[in-house]
Amino acid sequence: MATQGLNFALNNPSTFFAPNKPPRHSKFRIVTVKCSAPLSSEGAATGLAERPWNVANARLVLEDGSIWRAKSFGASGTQVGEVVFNTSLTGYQEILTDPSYAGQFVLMTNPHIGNTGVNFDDEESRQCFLAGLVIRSLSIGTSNWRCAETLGNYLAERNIMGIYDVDTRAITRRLRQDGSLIGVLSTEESKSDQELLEMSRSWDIVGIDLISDVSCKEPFEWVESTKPDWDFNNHERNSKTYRVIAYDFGIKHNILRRLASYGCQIIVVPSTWPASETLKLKPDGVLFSNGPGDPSAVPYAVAIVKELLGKVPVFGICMGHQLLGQALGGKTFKMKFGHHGGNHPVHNIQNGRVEISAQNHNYAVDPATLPKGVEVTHINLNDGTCAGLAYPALNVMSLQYHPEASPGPHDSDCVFRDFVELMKSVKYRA
Ligand SMILES: NC(=O)CC[C@H](N)C(=O)O
Repeated sequence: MATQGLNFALNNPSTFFAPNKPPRHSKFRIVTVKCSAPLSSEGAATGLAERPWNVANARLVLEDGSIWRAKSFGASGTQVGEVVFNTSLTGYQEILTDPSYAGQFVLMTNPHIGNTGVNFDDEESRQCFLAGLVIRSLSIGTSNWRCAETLGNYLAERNIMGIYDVDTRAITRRLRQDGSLIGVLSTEESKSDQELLEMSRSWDIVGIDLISDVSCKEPFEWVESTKPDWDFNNHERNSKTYRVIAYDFGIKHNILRRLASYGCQIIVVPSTWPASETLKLKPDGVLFSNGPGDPSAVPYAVAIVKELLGKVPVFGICMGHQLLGQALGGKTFKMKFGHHGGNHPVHNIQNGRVEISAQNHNYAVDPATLPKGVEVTHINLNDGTCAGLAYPALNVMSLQYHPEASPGPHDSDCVFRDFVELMKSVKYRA
């Protein structure tokens, strides 16, 4: 199909975006972000309208020189980040709390955001790590039985900037055409457009270790599984328990909940946890999680993965998949604008089925660089990029996308069962 051809050309390693830019600072840095006075929370839980709120002007200045005027909500200040667009229709709270978005502004292509507020159950991590939220229209009220707070208050309390009343369609088209762009979001009138432009051109997300800012600092045990009311996949679970060590490169809680639902006993460890310490814990399997930023910027994580290869069954998700790709000898590359959304078709080569998946990544493994024996098990049907790997000789499996996706889709959830089966086959191998 024509669109597939276009997407393939756009995200293919040989055509990836490599603009001619001046050298940048190589440090991830929040410039200044101040929390604006929290909006009134009265009425949030009852779904009453919140307007009129304090409206402040904001500017999003992109590194290509374009300036987008908007209204501010959440925190005020000045913040730099990479702008990515997400095509999911639902799940903005899970997106806001996905640590893989650290250093990025998420622009939602769904024009109407905030109508269900936020709740206590849908958090994917302990805080919001993203740089900010860009939306077309902020809902004037909230209406959901689980709503505990408005989106505006939630962002303000977490010191995260948001803007609305901006042409998100036009920005998305620009990103599709030119590739991901760095931008600076500011509510500070005292800063000139030129200053903000220079700020955007002197920062880059490539080559920075963003994982160490989001990973836990100490190991901990995880026991919570998916609540029975929400568990859509109630097929027979394994009666045996398998011990999984989960490397936290920015892990989403739903990965842990799904593993727990499949009967795993889980210990979460920091990104720098030595492989030798992991082996001392006698795991049946190791999970390498999702996480923010450039997989080439974290050689220490690749070294840990490498050390564990062949010693224990391993499963990588997103960043974990990319680190596995590198540890196996392959290379990763930056895509033009990546995949962010809940509607990506993936060809599961192992069973011939097409799975609709949630995705969030800007990098991919280049299959041409992988050694013999490594199998590409899944392919993104939009652009032909590698979406999953296996190396049976070393008990390795990985996915570039999110089988744990909440709110979904759930087509790939059974991969957790596959991981359990892999651990079982190794443990009870004659
Ligand atoms: N969700 C993730 O783990 C993202 C992986 C990596 N940061 C990327 O953008 O490709």
